[in-house]
Amino acid sequence: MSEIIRVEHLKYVYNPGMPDETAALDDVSFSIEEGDFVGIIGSTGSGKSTLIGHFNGLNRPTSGKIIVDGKDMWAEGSDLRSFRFLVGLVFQYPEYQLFEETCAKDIAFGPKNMGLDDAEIERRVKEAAAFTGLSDDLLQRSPFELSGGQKRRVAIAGVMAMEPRILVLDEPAAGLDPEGRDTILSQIKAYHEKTGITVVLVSHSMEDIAKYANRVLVMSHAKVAMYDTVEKVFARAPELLELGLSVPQVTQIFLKLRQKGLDIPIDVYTVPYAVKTIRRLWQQEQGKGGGADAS
Ligand SMILES: Nc1ncnc2c1ncn2[C@@H]1O[C@H](COP(=O)(O)OP(=O)(O)OP(=O)(O)O)[C@@H](O)[C@H]1O
Repeated sequence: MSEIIRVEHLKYVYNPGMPDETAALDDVSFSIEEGDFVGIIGSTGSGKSTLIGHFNGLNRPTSGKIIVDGKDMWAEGSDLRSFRFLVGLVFQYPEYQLFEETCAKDIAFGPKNMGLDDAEIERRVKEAAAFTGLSDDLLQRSPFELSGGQKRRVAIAGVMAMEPRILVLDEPAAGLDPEGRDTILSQIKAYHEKTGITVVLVSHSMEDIAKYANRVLVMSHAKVAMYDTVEKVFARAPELLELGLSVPQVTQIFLKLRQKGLDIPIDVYTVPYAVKTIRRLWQQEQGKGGGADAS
């Protein structure tokens, strides 16, 4: 795998020199490998949205560097437009930006702007609609007639249709009911698996990140607090709780049992993994005392 994004000593200050000056990012450095699915989590105001706004040049660093696909985004003579095609950014509540008379036209808007021919635009609209589960009938309807979840999927399809090498999503499931959340996040996961493109997903939910991402970046007070595989980050569950992040219930139960003196791992974040772990521990225990089958 090769590196697709590198962030070097990134600092970003809102309203510099004003009484309400805020350092939203302070000496942030990390890199993302091409093909990774990175979840970004952190408490409110920790700098997540400000950070991802740097990936396609929406925010310009106060200092530090953003290197995408080996190119320094803000180097002299750099072509910002090329970075905007390379990195597809889905904002929070992207459905507010829908404006065309049909969903198909809305999805085609980005590819059209890229100067692609009609056949290629049509192919991309169809493919993006398939990734987001939008039927042909729905494509011909006005986005304003759709449900919240459907509108959200149209907006995401519009970014997918630009075929970015990196798809960045800011809370794509925010405000949706549990079924809508699962639909959208599973579709993003399937898209990642099918295309192999890099996905960066900001979420408030540790549960979602554990389920969909393979690496986790934890932000706290404008800095990177942790950046590692899902397993390694969950193994630091007590620190996550100290940072004010809610970890999955199953992790909390294991944590409590460990605090009570049981020698058990805490890198447990899914129910199937927890069941497997309990079964293994049970079998070990039975083995000590003569052995019985726990299944
Ligand atoms: N346009 C702005 N002007 C001034 N300060 C801002 C602006 N946008 C964000 N901030 C401040 O910068 C800091 C980081 O904000 P940011 O939105 O990046 O955090 P976040 O982790 O994405 O938060 P949330 O989870 O609430 O979306 C916060 O202190 C916030 O108040």
